[in-house]
Amino acid sequence: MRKIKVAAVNYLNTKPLLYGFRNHEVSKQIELVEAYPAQVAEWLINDEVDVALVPVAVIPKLKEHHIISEYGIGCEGAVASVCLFSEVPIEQVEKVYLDYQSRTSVQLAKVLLKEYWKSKAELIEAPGETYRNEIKGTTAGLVIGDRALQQRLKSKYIYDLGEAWEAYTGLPFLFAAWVSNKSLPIEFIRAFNEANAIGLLNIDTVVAENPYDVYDLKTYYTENISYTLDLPKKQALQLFLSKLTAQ
Ligand SMILES: C=C(O[C@@H]1C=C(C(=O)O)C=C[C@H]1O)C(=O)O
Repeated sequence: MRKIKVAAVNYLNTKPLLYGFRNHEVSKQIELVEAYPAQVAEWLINDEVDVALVPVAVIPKLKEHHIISEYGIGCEGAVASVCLFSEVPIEQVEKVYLDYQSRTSVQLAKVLLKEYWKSKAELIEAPGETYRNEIKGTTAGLVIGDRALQQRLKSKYIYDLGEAWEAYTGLPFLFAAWVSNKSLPIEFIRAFNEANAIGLLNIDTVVAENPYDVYDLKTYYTENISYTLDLPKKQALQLFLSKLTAQ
């Protein structure tokens, strides 16, 4: 049988989900590729992979989609790695660069800037990594992933989008889910979920395997990122997607 192509996000936050794949039988059935979220989304939309940990904002762009896992990348309050960074308070921000690596957080930032912060700032799609040098004066930037954990050490003001979404809606949030663009065998889905769960039961080992002095990964994996795709996160997903179509 041909291998099932799986794409995952290559940030530190996916390490607990991927940890279990190494020693699990399911690894023999898959070919794993990794990239930043916007690239991963592109692959799933173009059918270059069968399953991907995709930004949920692209779900409406898929001709067919199946959420195949009870795990994903979410948060219940502060997420730490999806933030608007600036040198001035948000009321004074005039321009916001949006991270080219993101699909979900870009849309989340648009929703929150408009509805929660009532900001009239100009929004600019960042063309590449150098935009982070432009985060100064009245220009802010949305940064996600490991780069956001680094940016936390540089910027004076940090507006955490997980925290703002919770303050605005009272709900957790779901950034990414494991989605397939075709039906897959039920035994594969069972094994895939089993593999995802292993790292979550071994967080201390995952932390020990990934030395990182920028941010405390134990806190990140246990207090910031929330990996279960539970009912409140599904409700949050529905609300978020309905806001995108209304925009
Ligand atoms: C919490 C995060 O969630 C990520 C944010 C995504 C996005 O904005 O499109 C996509 C995948 C997630 O890995 C993060 O990477 O910091």
